[in-house]
Amino acid sequence: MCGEARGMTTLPPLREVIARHGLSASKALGQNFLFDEQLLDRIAAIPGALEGHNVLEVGPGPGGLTRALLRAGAQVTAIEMDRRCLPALAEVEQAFPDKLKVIEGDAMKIAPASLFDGPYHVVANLPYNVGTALFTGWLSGEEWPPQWQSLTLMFQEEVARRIVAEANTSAYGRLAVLAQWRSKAKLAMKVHRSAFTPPPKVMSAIVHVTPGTAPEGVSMRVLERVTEAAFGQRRKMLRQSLKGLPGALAALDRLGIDVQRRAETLSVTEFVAIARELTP
Ligand SMILES: C[S@@+](CC[C@H](N)C(=O)[O-])C[C@H]1O[C@@H](n2cnc3c(N)ncnc32)[C@H](O)[C@@H]1O
Repeated sequence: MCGEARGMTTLPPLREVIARHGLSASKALGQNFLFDEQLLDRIAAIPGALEGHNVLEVGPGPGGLTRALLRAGAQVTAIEMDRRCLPALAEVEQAFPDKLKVIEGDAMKIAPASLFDGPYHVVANLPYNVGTALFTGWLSGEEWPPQWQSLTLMFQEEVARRIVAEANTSAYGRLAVLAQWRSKAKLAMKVHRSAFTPPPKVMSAIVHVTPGTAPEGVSMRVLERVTEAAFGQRRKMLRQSLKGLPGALAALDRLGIDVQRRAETLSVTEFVAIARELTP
């Protein structure tokens, strides 16, 4: 089906929109645009059926992914800080009446809870630094399960691999533990650098995260302190890296975890067990 048939008017191709609105990609804003509609439809399908679901899109730019989300039937709220993109997004709004709300602003300063009454999915193709900061924020919330139902986020492939990494690999670290201790994180799709305009220097990959069950009796802050200490000196034995954390070595002893092991050999479950021992 021609997606925009859902809307009232037909939208022009994205390249034409970019040219007409003079949207040259801004390096400072980390702009690398996607134009391939089939690829965009595949990305919009990652969260599952979106018909009638709320979606928060961060960084819509000229609206390629936004269109795909709308074609999938989502109710989209999009936050974009580059006001040059707003006229192009207004055209998308017109083509999909009452389906798209665009908010001009910095996603780092807007609490998503203020935008939705109920659950929502997050989909974003963001600059690396902003994406990682928002991602860790969404994963670190006190409320669990969180209000978001899934996160579908584009990262540099190297960062995506760190998020889904397993123990005993060089990519495994704090990000993997944070993403996996009460969520399921998987690599949903690799995206070749040539798919973007302009192409970034490195390959990208999309990570899909859904909330799982939070282990009982574990404080997020304590878990963070344990992983920070352990991976802060990842080449050192736990005896050394955790010695500054009160009670940690005794906790390892109680759990039967050898103090000669290094951080990257501990499974997420073992980190959770240590954090539980140290949670007041
Ligand atoms: C990599 S581009 C992706 C554009 C579009 N989603 C696509 O896939 O073609 C990132 C977009 O995020 C926007 N952006 C960057 N930082 C932002 C922030 N802090 N808040 C909201 N949008 C931001 C940029 O202006 C840009 O439009």
